[in-house]
Amino acid sequence: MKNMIAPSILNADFANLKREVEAVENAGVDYLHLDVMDGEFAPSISFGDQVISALRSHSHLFFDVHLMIQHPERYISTFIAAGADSITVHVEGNAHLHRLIYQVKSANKQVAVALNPATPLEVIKHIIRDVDMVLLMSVNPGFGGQRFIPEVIPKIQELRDMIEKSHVEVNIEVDGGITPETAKQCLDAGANIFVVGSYIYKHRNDADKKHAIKTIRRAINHP
Ligand SMILES: O=C(CO)[C@@H](O)[C@H](O)COP(=O)(O)O
Ligand SMILES: [Fe+2]
Repeated sequence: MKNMIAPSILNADFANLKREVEAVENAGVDYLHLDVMDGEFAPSISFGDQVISALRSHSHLFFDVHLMIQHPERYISTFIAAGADSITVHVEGNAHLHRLIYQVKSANKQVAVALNPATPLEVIKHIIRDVDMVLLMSVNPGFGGQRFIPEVIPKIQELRDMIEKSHVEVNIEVDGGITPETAKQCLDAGANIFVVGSYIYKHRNDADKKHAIKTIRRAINHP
């Protein structure tokens, strides 16, 4: 499966979001990772559908929307209308995960499930054939710039095994604390989509952002 970088705008300059997205799009990435947090499921509030909708008209990137909210079922259609190409819902606290997955699929959008660092893979065993991607959190939800939790590495390997045994094609996205070093470790374990926030957006200068993307790309394309 294709290896991809998905810049997360969580640590971007929110006063210049249009330009911040252009900077990574011009650097040749395919995905844009949009972290929606409600201050309940995750301990901070980020942005919602209006921001995504405003960016949609300025970007051709694949919008990978990561919902860290309570009651995601109430907002699926809102985020699809705002321009999401893929919706990721957390398994934690979702009693009707299967229904939620099919809510997204029935709108012909890609669907993913996310697991926090402490959540075991067991919970997705019976829906692995229904999703396009599994997002493994390598930090606890809430903030950019946190430190990578290395216990996710064996979890990625375990997930890759589960996917292979199920004979399906499912992307593994890893999210949190990604640098060239941790990206390479995750790649070797079986991940193929890499969310990268602060490693790119800690730079204010576009050339430096482009260089950061190039460095990650080199780490994931050269074994
Ligand atoms: O979902 C989240 C945080 O909850 C992530 O998408 C982070 O925003 C990634 O940022 P870095 O850890 O790469 O700075
Ligand atoms: Fe995220």
